[in-house]
Amino acid sequence: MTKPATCSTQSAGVLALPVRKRGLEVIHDPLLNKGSGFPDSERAALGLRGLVPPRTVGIEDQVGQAMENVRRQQSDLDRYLYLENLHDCNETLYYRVLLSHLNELTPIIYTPVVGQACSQFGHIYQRARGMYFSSADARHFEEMVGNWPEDAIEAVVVTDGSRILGLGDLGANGMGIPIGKLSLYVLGAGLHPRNTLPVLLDMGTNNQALREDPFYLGQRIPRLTGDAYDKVVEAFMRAVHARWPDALIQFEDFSNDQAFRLLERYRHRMLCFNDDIQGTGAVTLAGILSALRVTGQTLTEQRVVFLGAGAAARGIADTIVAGMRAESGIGLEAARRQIWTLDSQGLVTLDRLDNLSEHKRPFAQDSAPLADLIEVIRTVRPTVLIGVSGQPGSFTEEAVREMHRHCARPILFPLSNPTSKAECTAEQAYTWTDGAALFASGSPFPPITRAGHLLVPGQCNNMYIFPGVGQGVVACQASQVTDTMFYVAARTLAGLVGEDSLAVGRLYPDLTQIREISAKIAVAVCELAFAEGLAGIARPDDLDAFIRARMFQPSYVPYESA
Ligand SMILES: NC(=O)C1=CN([C@@H]2O[C@H](COP(=O)(O)OP(=O)(O)OC[C@H]3O[C@@H](n4cnc5c(N)ncnc54)[C@H](OP(=O)(O)O)[C@@H]3O)[C@@H](O)[C@H]2O)C=CC1
Ligand SMILES: CC(=O)C(=O)O
Ligand SMILES: [Mg+2]
Repeated sequence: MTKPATCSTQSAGVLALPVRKRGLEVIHDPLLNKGSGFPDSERAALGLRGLVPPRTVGIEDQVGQAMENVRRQQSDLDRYLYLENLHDCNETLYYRVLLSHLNELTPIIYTPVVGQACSQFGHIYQRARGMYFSSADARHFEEMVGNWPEDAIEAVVVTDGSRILGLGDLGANGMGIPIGKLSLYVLGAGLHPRNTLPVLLDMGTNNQALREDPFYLGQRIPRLTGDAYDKVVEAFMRAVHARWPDALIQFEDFSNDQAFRLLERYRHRMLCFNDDIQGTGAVTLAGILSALRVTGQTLTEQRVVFLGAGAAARGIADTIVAGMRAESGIGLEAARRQIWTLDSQGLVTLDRLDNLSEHKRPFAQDSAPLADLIEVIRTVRPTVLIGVSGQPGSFTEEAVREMHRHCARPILFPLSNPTSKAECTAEQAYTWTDGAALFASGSPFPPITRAGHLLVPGQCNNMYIFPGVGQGVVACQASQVTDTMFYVAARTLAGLVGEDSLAVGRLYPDLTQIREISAKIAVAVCELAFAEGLAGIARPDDLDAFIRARMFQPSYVPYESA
């Protein structure tokens, strides 16, 4: 088993990494490979002479060459494939390329293009990455975790593929999501790529077309349910926890019939959280707080309507309620009455209580049944409209104009991913409100100029939150991830939105700030963990320096023969 790499000797102020591998073994290890970038000394020491082209190329030139290739591709899916191939060949260069072109490339490795990649996962599959825990193997999980070569896993992102973005049940094709999320952990918060593990839990799929697809790579069985499902999850959680007891486990894109239950079952037993519930709650509160700086209103004054009443809606609603209570001392029930949720059956009301899932109940309103969004907007007169329904185009012109009739600066957040599932586009929101909308979306939209005025849509996506929270909890070896940590992360993110950003309507910092944002969130999360006695280490004197020192930098470290 490979020990975590540590640097030993010092040369010209930079620590050298002892490497035992030789020749092609080095080149074929994506964590060691430098492509054309091995200096002469390493070619000699590691038996690389003749195995790579003669000239040594510096990493910035390698980035330039990679970008030429990225931009030359004919489609975004081809760009995704090129980048994933680079990921599999040379991780340092992959992260260097991404970090230096965040705005251009994040939409490729993450939403929206990762959605296309998942839809076609079996068709575009080239090389194994991460681990697959199939229900058929459940009795082997304990030994299977031993197949993974790294001892120092810090973050596991796991999906069962049951609700991939707004694309529904994609079964084992969902693996693209943990891979993308962990790339963001490395990019955003500097986790070392070696310490990350993407996981697909294969419970079958109810997607008939996939089960019939000749290239589908998962089990061709209907999804497990009930006890059978729970037993497999339990076996997985135990196996991971036994092998990597300090690792953070992030639940991602589980359908809501599983998501809430699993979070409650494991959140006090292991270091884990659900990104779609908790991460999304935090990032959305941060965006609303930014919007309120523009309108000059308080959070407690807001009337919030959600289209969608699932995992994301509940996470956001709870976080808004926490924000209202902290701001004004308003009671729990009174705060909840400021929030209206619609599901596929219309407004969630007390009349429907007998047939409502547990997660919808606290937000059931004492109201006459209202079947559609327009009716709800007319009745409630919301100041904030959030789309987490996966229903494209459901923020219609009529709905948005109706909202704007009684709200000068409507806060409009169509958050469903990927772009093809957004409830409306940025251009529609700005056009239908004459540029007055305070807009953010789950997937990115390009800037727009209206009447000579630049409007930059912000991206309300949990990618601004989970890397920092994750880095924070693993850095201080927290015993659990709490809702308060996400609340603090939201406040920290909101505090990093500059006036210059708000001046162009951008409610989130530019993505190029992601490392700074994640470092600040990680520090804030650690501070909380220390204050609440949840940290497993003594508090470092300089917490900020401690976090920054942990952050992986995508530069080639010198190697020496071990
Ligand atoms: N921007 C971000 O950071 C994030 C975005 N998301 C996005 O949010 C979306 C939802 O995710 P999640 O909450 O986990 O999914 P869920 O499946 O848990 O929830 C979806 C909700 O939408 C409702 N819905 C479906 N059709 C309609 C309709 N025609 N009218 C009104 N409501 C409808 C469903 O109703 P019913 O309950 O009746 O089935 C359900 O309540 C996805 O597209 C996802 O990509 C999610 C997390 C983070
Ligand atoms: C962003 C995200 O987590 C989702 O769309 O599910
Ligand atoms: Mg998600």
